[in-house]
Amino acid sequence: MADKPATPTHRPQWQALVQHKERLTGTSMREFFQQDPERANRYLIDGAGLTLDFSRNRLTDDVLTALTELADACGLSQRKAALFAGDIVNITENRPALHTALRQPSDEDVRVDGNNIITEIHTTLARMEKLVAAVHSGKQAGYTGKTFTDVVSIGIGGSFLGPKLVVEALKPYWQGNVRCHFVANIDGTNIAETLSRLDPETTLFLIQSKSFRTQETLENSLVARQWFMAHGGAEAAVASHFLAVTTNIAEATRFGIDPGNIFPMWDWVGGRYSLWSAIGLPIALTLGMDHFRALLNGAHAMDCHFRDQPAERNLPVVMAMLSVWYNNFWGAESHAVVPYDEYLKHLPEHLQQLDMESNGKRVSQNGQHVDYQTGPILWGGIGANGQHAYHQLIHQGTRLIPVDFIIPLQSHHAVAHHHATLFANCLSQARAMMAGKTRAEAEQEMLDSGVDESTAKTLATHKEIPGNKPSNILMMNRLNPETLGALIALYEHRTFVQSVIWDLDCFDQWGVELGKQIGNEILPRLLDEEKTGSAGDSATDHLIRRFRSANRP
Ligand SMILES: O=P(O)(O)OC[C@H]1O[C@H](O)[C@H](O)[C@@H](O)[C@@H]1O
Repeated sequence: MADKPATPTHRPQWQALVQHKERLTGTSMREFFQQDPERANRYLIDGAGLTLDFSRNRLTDDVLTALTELADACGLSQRKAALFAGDIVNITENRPALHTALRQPSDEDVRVDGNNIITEIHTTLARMEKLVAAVHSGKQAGYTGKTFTDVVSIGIGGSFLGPKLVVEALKPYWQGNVRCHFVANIDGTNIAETLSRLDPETTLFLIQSKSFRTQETLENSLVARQWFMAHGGAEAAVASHFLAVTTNIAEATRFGIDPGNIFPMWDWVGGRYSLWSAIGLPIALTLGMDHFRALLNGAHAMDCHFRDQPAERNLPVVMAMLSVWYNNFWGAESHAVVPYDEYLKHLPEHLQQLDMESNGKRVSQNGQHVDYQTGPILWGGIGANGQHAYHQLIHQGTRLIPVDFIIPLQSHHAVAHHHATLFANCLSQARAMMAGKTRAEAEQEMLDSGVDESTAKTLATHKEIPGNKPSNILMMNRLNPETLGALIALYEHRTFVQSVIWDLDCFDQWGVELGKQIGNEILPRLLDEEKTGSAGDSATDHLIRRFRSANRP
């Protein structure tokens, strides 16, 4: 029997893609469109309320087939089934990763250690619903009887980015009079600025921490409690103004949270996949529970699409495979996400954590160092703003940067012509990246506008745009709770599929821990002049001395 290939690069399917890349080098997407009038229709997938146009890629049917064959050979079907079934997919922490269960209907059955977790999930949703109704109606009020008007969500990383994205993205769906503020950073400016605008009598605090051990969150929570008490809130009132979402009930109780005010989290949900759990309380409190449930439904629709559709018609699979194609076969080092929607301005930040924390790994599942690139750098920002900044590098720089454009077909505003103009800008960028401008075209344009021949020749090299730059366009009719849920779930599954090809555990994050550990060793040296001994190296020691002398009274 032949040995199992040790790494993905040794698989024949990988080698076939190396050949495909060689064959496609020198061809252009312009030619693909000229040769195949049906290309735009064929490279279009609908699913869960989203549409992906992936026609502007260095892609042929043969390459698409070869990519799906690679996914198949890497065991995508089996890994997908294991994910949904609650098998141990986070191998270094010996846990399942069941964010998909958080959005399943109440009649489903998903077992962890023999217990059907769907029951717990829906009991928690019902508790959230009760809280939201009580806060909105004023039944649950502040210590002086005034209705809550503000929620301060204190959390960082996965306990912050997802909820913040959704709250801001769904502003047209806000219900009730509760406004949510997010405090994440240990930079005191974050909490000081937030609290300075608030009234303790009408402010509810949510401490969001899966572990209840995260330094930034705990220190900010202490400041919030001190501020609350210094501004009139009695110790006894802390119970009605502070809620927590955590797996660590003992620590939350020790902090002073009333056990009745603690909402559960589970260790089978990764932080960056947790907005669908009670970590989503800022969303539910700002948008109302119906909209929160609609968000879950949208994500569930994407889960079903991902679970059931064949690879070449599967949105997350196709997007993941295109990413692998550019990352591993064309040398792309980064990937840009550019939403043409002001409401989605926080999407790139959320996806950065999702993708880079998940696939920023260098050993395979069995602990071998990999001999191929893994997760690319994910970055981005809203269009059209980026067009006047970094798009230049995408158009004419030396690097290959695949782009995901995201745009709703309809807007929520009625500002005349703006949405059409925005859409035109998005399409123009995708077309300019794909088609570019040849040197001859650049020259002719200048000659037509009266520039003399010699100047036109000289400038043509500068004005030539290479084109053949890949992009996807993801669309939805309107950005609403369902389509946003589907969009976020799409990127979660895209991240997972990439990890399957790269043979990574995408659910742990050991690298993050080292910085935390060293930070805890440095802090006492900054605070205590008496603390002698090196922090480890002369450069760190030198800056510790500088900080101390700058902060001496
Ligand atoms: O929710 P917490 O336990 O406070 O963790 C907050 C964050 O901490 C770390 O930075 C992890 O890398 C993140 O994945 C996590 O979301």
